[in-house]
Amino acid sequence: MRKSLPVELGTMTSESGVYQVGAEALLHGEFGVYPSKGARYALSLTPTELHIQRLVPKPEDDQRTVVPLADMVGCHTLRSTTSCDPAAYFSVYSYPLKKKKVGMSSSRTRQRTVHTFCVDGATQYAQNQALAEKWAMAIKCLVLGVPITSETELEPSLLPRPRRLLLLVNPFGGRGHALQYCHTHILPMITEADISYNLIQTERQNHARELVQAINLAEWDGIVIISGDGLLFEVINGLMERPDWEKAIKMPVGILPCGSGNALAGALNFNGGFEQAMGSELLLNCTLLLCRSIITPMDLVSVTTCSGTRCFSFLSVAWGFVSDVDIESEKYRHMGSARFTVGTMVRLASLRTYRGRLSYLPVTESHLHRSISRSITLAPNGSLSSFQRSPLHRTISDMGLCEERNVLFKRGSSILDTNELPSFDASPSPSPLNALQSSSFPFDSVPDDLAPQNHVLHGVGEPSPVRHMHGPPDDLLVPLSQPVPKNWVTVEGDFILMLALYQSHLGADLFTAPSAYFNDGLIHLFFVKAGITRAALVRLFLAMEKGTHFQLDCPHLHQFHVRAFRLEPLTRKGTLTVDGERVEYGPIQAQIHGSLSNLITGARGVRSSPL
Ligand SMILES: Nc1ncnc2c1ncn2[C@@H]1O[C@H](COP(=O)(O)OP(=O)(O)OP(=O)(O)O)[C@@H](O)[C@H]1O
Repeated sequence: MRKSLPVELGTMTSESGVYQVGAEALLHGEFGVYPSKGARYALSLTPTELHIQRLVPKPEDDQRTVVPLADMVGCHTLRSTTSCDPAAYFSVYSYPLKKKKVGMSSSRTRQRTVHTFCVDGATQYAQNQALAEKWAMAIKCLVLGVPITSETELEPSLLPRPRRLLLLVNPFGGRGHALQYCHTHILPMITEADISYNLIQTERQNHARELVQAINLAEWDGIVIISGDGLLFEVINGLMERPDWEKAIKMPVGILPCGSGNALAGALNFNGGFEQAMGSELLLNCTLLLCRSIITPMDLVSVTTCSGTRCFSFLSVAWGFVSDVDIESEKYRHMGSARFTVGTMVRLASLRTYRGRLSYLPVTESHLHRSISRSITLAPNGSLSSFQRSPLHRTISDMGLCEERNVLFKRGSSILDTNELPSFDASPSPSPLNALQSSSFPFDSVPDDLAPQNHVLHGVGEPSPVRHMHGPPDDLLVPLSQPVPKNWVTVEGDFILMLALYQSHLGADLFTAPSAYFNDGLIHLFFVKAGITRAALVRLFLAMEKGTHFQLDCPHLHQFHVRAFRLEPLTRKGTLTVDGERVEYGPIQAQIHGSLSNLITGARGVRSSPL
């Protein structure tokens, strides 16, 4: 029986800080590095870190480099191109957060870092290669959450086969940089994580919806959206339109944020334990999470509009201020996430009230407790099992669709040095809203530019295709033509906004429902009643960035945990959105379906605060 190797307690420098260590070492060894300058290093791998201590020419006093597992995406073994070199090599790929100077100020960015070690203790290449493989396997197991101890026999069978992901890129999402980010950020990282992929550019609205209706589910371990929340809405609804929807909707879905709102990415980032982030930092955090194979069940909400059209929503239903800003700010799309700040200011300048009747089914105390325990106990179960499927036989190109498969970044044949990722603008959303001060003002009436919508919007000039939506029955709802059940609560009056949210974030920097969790079984229903001042509304949205808006004790803001709701707008004109997409205006109702789908979260996460 092998003994556990203790790592000495001491101070170590990591790429992002100083650590005290004292954990069990899984592996220990002494290696050279590449490129070689004669230096030798002692390596210790613990369940959470790789410790690197220089030995020769001289140990650096009490200073070791620590690469946290949380920053690693993978490890590859390499062979020298010089045939007489018996050494084997392994490269550890990590993306630590580093400070970066931008003009006078500094920002944080993840920087690709490669540590390449030379295994040269034996005279035969085969022996050196076996040791390099052992290290690579241990690191991959840790990254993928495969449990190992210092006594585990490290064999290839420990690792699941590489995942196969279908990547759907909307080249026009957000500021239109999604393809560029694929090439500079996403594909290099997922290649290092041994994920194989097919990448398809969406060519029009609803293209993604049609694609996922036609795919062979057995060929994929997950569908990942490289765009904003709107494209994921299409994918989820495309899966629900399949005759085999019950199986299809269990296909893990993921998102790499290249849109403008990026609400789900904000929730994933928060769940992953990262600080609130935007732009490239958010994208790299989410890609890092994608490299881990943890999935978590996710609730979906079935939404029925006045024509009887049913769709499935993973994020929100909005009416009033929020949906107005979302739709009206489309014209500022080139600004990225700043479009919402500008849209908010414009809408604040002529704030509207909407008359309506909001009814909801409150969550009972017992259901609330069930929801909390379910969300905590189910989250860790999303493990590797769903990624262990039969091999792919066919690629998307066989289906006559455009494909770019691993052609952009071919790695593994050469030894790589530390590189820095090219940076791109982080689309900060400054808050010029601070400048607005007002205590009272007259509300504008609803203008004519918001014409009533009589159909679900499918895009300008595009005929509405006939769709057949499946899904579980809405057992909590009665038809819109009938009054709501007696155990529902109804509020009638003038509203500034109504928002039904089921994720923690409404945008990457809008921490609107801090207690929400992917499968908490709850709709977090918010509304703001008329009478609130502009200044108070501004304060609410500013506080929302940190999730402290409830601490303001605003008497106009109300929140309830519900399982179903119905909204009957009594104002003739207005905008309703589902997951940020405009839907027909009129009475609308919805109910939650707990854990209906699966989301690639990459982290087990814990609820940040009690409900
Ligand atoms: N090639 C394309 N051309 C035009 N529209 C497209 C194309 N591909 C997808 N779309 C549509 O673009 C819409 C917006 O995309 P998406 O929501 O992903 O980005 P976004 O609106 O910038 O981000 P967010 O939803 O986070 O604000 C979606 O409804 C999708 O159907």
